Amino acid sequence: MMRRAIPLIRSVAGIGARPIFASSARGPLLMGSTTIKENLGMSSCLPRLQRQSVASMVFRGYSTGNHKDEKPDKGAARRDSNEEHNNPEKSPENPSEDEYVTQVRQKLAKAMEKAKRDRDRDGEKDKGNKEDEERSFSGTSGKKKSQGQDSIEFNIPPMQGNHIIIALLATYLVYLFIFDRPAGRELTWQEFRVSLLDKGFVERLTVINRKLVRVTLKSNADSLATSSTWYFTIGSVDSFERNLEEAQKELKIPASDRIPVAYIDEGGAWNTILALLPTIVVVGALFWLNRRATGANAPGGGLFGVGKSRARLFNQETDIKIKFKDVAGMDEAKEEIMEFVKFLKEPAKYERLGAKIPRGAILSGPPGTGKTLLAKATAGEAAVPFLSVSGSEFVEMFVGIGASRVRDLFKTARKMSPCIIFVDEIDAIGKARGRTTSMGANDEREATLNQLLVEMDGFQTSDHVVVLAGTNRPDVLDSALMRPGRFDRHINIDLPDVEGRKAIFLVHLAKIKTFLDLDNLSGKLAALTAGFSGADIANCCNEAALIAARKQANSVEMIHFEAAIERVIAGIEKKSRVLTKEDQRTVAYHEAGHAVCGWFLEWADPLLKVSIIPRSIGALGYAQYAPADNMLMSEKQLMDRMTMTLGGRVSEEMHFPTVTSGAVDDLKKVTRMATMMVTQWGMSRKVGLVNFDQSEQTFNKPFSEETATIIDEEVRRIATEAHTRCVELLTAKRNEIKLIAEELLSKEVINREDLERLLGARPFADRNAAFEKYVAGKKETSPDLPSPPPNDTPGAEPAPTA
Ligand SMILES: Nc1ncnc2c1ncn2[C@@H]1O[C@H](COP(=O)(O)OP(=O)(O)OP(=O)(O)O)[C@@H](O)[C@H]1O
Repeated sequence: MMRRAIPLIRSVAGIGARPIFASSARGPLLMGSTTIKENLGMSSCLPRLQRQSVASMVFRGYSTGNHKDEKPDKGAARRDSNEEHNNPEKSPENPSEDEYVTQVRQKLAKAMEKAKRDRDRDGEKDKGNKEDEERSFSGTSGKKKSQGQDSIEFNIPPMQGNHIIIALLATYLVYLFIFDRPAGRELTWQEFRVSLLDKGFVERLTVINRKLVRVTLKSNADSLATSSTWYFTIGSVDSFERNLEEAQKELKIPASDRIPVAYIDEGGAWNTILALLPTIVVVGALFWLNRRATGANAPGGGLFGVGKSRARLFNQETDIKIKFKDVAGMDEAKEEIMEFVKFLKEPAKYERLGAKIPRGAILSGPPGTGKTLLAKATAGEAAVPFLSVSGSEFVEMFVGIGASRVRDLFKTARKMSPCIIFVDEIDAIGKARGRTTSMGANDEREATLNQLLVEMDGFQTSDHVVVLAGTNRPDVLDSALMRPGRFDRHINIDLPDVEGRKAIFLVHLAKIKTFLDLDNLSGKLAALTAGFSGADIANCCNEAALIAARKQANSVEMIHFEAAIERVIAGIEKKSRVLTKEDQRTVAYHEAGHAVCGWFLEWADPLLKVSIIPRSIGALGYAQYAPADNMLMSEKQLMDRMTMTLGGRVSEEMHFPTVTSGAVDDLKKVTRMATMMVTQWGMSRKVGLVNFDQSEQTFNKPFSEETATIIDEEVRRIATEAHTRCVELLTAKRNEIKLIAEELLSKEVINREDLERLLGARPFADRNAAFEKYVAGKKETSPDLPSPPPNDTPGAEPAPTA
């Protein structure tokens, strides 16, 4: 073979033009770690030496120092070297250069000796340990590494759960930092070329896993070189093949003698496992956490307890003292819900006859009407546990948590059976699916709703769990919730009428200290609080007691209740807000305008009080009416109400050179009423008998552009008509306005008696039976019987329509 035939010195000379020191300088090739630095230092202090000769000396030095089968010429070289070392003053022909070379040789010899000693010591150690592999791992810093390895102790504690994950991660890191190194010593490409390839030492190359090349040397290679396994890293197989090809061309190696290259994959299965290890660890960790979160034995509701239901448990023995007698009014609702109570008390009575009890009921109605109270009273009557949860507590950022909480809630309820679950504000999760327009945000809500539907289907009537749900928006609920077998019953709880309010007042007045006749008091208060919910009434009674206490009263009087009602309606008085004289006059004339309209318009609500004391809700003055609990509003009533609402603005127009922004709320009300008349109640002949439902937020209007224009015109027409009527009325009653306004400026608040004194008796009957009975102190009159209108007031004329 051509390579073998190349003498050592020639092969070194053959690379004379190549920067071998440059390559040596980047990394020690065939030397132990201690020799590296010495050689590096040496290279820099040998500027005048032929590089190839130094290289040859390095190789020669190694070869003589380590090979047992020394060749005669190499042995001679070592003897020379030793001789030179022992006789430094032996002078060559060119003393300075020779001396220099001698020094270098001495240094070299020392380095080689040291390297030999290191190697021998390593070898003995390794033999003792029977761990040949480890010696190879140590590479150029073998000594340090083998020392380090001696001291490594793996103290593995008993593993469980997260310990296993930590151990797997640690294993992987160890693999990355230690075991992902092949056995042997590493070279650079240049080092490989200069020291092995160019010298013809290379027998064959093995590309391992497409990133490492293991070098197999010929038997004739330098003994130092053959004493270890060499490898170098490649960027890519292509560039390696290209470089090798070029190098062999340069070395003029014929095609038939080219170095064979083999390609293998080593440690396939193990490598694959290790490569997949991070993924396995992460997936495993997630799986483990998930099991903890959702598993049957999940502690505390799973991961951080997020999947646990937040329902509050009220126990009948401790918390639920509420009975049906505490829930005033709503007799029909109580009757309907009584069926659930009877079932929970005596289920056998129903089951014996094959009757299935309804699974649940939806209680709908405005806020504060007593839905929760009714549900609690049901639990109190049936003497069963009551689990109360709000629909919004199911809604979370992450999909699945809500569903998990629903599951948990029903699981708990079944354990406590018989029991009542009450889901307040069920519209938070029960909205019709696909109805809202927000993208992606519905997944969690829908998943929760689906789970609720599944749970309600899933439990048997024998579970004796009843689900009650409260909502203010039954119209937006998913129809699947309302079908028989789920929420079978729909119980509507409306704002209480006057009798309902009276009953609720009686319930709450029972806790208040007052010497007034409760029946009369509750009736009077009920008449004054049209539109109040049960919660408002409870608040009003409490406020009255607070006001009485503040005023150091012994018992709560009517005056305290009136103040409390005013406070609930308009907020607290803001005496600190001082108006200028001019502003006060404007407010007084504005309110006087409303008052006169309310007094002289037939269909207007009874006027109770007028005030120009600023209130915390932002009003600078207000007029209080006592509207009847009307189920229906006639066109005439609507027109009179709009006329009365515009009374303030018209009075400003009449008495001041300019109008103010004080009518903003009035204008809003008028616009809303007029729009409802046109688009909802079919009270515009031009638009016709149509109803455009705009209750839901939709992007598209349910009418054409042309209809929109007509609607705008009609709304404006109605508002203008109301304004015209108001101007006519107030122009005729200019003096009355002045009387009221001046009284207001002097007293700040005037009541119904003051109004009667200033304006005379109201020319129309108050169309509020309860008001007449309890407040006005008159005999009950039928609201259906209108009194004959006097001819001199515009309010007497029928309201004009389109
Ligand atoms: N019919 C009633 N009889 C007695 N008190 C009532 C009645 N309705 C409401 N209340 C009072 O109002 C309070 C609030 O009522 P509740 O919470 O039941 O209203 P809700 O309809 O559930 O309100 P929301 O829709 O805002 O949840 C009750 O605690 C009670 O004091």
